[in-house]
Amino acid sequence: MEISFYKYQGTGNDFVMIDDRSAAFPEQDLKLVSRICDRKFGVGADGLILIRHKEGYDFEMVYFNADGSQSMCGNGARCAVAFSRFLGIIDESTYFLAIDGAHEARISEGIVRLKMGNVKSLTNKGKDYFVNTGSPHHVRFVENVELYPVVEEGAKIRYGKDYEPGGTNVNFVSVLESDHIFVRTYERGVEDETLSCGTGVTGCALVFGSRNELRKVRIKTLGGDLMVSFSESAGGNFENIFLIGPAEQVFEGKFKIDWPQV
Ligand SMILES: N[C@H](CCC[C@H](N)C(=O)O)C(=O)O
Repeated sequence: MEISFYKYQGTGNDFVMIDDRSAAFPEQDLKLVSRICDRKFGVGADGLILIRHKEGYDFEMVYFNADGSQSMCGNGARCAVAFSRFLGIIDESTYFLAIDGAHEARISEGIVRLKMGNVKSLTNKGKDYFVNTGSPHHVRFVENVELYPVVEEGAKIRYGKDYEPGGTNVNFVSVLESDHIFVRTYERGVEDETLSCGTGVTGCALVFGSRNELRKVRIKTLGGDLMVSFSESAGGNFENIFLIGPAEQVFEGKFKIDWPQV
């Protein structure tokens, strides 16, 4: 049996995208999900996204990390909007469902403006921070993040006692300019550094913006540039959070589903 897929990337975070409005994909088969995301034995991706029908929404995105676990994915959501536009499901604006709830988004000339869920608060973790932007994120400010041992230090925090049993994503941030940060992320469920992490840069932008009375933050990642804008209420709640950046279709293909199990 063959299944058609498209490959998308959002600032280097890459995804296998499947038009699964027929609900034919065996989503319980997490071995299959991991195999498809495997960069040697499969297509290769940070995650896999199914586009499904959902009453009351333009579509539902079902996101899987490369290890088959599920969470909210900001870059993946931006790619899901671009893919849905490509499929003709939407035009320039959309209202869709993800694991953390409903999202609005607009797409124009390949740039997606995604409304993230509201964020209740930031939590201090010693000199670091924790924030949940639809996925859990630990945030540490460091000097010269381009030289930082992201995978080694990220794995320690991700698997640390503090975050048992579910773990967390881990972001390391350096300040480039008064409104511009450089973020590198160790991603839970990929179990490696990714070239960017949408929910991660959103969390970092909220922490940095709140500390510096900003409402718009530019973010450099290894995979490209993103922007986050937001409003902060007196009680420290964050609303009107937008993650803005490109999403690109890079190729299409078919994979055979009757692979021998390794
Ligand atoms: N690895 C994350 C989900 C994907 C996050 C990232 N790819 C993004 O763009 O938000 C987690 O399991 O919490």
